[in-house]
Amino acid sequence: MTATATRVLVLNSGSSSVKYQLLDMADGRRLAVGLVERIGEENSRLVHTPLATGGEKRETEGAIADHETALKAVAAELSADGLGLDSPQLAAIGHRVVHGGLRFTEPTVIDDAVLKEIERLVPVAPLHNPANITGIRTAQALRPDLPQIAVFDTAFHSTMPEYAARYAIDVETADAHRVRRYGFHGTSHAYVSRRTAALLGQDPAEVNVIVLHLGNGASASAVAGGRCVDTSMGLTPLEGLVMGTRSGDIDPAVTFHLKRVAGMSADEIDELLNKKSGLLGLCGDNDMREIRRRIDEGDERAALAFDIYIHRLKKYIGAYYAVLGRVDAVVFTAGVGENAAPVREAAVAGLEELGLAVDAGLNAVRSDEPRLISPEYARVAVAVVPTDEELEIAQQTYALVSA
Ligand SMILES: Nc1ncnc2c1ncn2[C@@H]1O[C@H](COP(=O)(O)OP(=O)(O)O)[C@@H](O)[C@H]1O
Ligand SMILES: CC(=O)OP(=O)(O)O
Ligand SMILES: [Mg+2]
Repeated sequence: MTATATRVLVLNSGSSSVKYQLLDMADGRRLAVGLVERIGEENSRLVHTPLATGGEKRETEGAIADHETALKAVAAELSADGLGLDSPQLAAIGHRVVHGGLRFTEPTVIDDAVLKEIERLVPVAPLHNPANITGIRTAQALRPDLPQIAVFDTAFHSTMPEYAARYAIDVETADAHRVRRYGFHGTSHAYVSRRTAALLGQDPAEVNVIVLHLGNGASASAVAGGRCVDTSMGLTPLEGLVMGTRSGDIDPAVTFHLKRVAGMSADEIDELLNKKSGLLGLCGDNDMREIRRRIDEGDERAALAFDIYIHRLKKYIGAYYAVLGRVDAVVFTAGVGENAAPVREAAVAGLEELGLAVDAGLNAVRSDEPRLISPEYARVAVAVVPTDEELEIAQQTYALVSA
């Protein structure tokens, strides 16, 4: 790293999207931000904003077949503004990696052995680790000289106590196959719980928070004094809340039932639960905006899907309230949590006895800033705190390479 190399590029490769940010860590400035979505479909879209040059947001529509093509398109957009990957000011590239298993609980410099381990974990993050690996390989090919750092979704949850991390199954079988609860979205849960403490004007070590990360994938976590003590995702990002296309919690016997009675294979059941379930399976749409629009038009299937989503969410709020004993804040984040006021209102409705309430006026405000939405009299704060996984990854990446 040269003395002038203070920039970090962050790649957050999801199952069908890539989010990215280029930051200058010397002054914290965001130089470029962007998103490629609907990768693999006909109507992919790249949105790129070159903040450094004050340039306008640029949108490109058209099929982007895979993650490698997407990343090359991102590199070309950055180059067009003189912010290309060939820049000597680039210190490192930080990658979100979803599953780090038991081995990775800290940001890690990626070498062949690390990449091999991330590959070994593909069966327990089938929608995510392959995309992360493509991101790493493509970035390595473009800048083989630069440090590439992996920041793991599972890392923040590694502090979960054993009684929260273990499934109640035979210990030998579980240990032989590393079957346990790992938890995901950890970078977001860490960032948002810390940011919530700041919003309350308190030390993170003093604050107990329930974080509801509601994106396409969704998870809840109970954070006590800055440490995760429980989270809703498990061995894989399938457990827990109802999600865009994932079922979340079900009786495990549903899987053998479908195998024995419906003759489905393990792969077919995997695909059913990960890609054809959740809101999509319940009503045909996985986007909360579309579901709300249908509900407003009187669509009963969309209304039932919404009710199932909220019922599960409310159960986790109650469960984590009990786990924490004392709760200072319940905080909503990610695409649904930050934008869908009806979800926030419904999730907290009826929980007044727990000290939880939402102020309708505050809840209706649209903003990119962290904010309280609970009335002043409420014992527990309810907040909306936009997540910034890319900033958190950039900070952890830069801390490692500049140490
Ligand atoms: N204005 C909005 N109102 C309601 N829901 C929204 C809005 N904007 C985005 N969403 C929801 O957020 C989801 C995407 O969230 P995001 O956190 O970006 O997910 P991911 O990182 O898993 O791709 C969309 O699928 C949609 O359901
Ligand atoms: C782990 C996970 O579910 O991630 P995402 O929400 O990006 O799909
Ligand atoms: Mg996400």
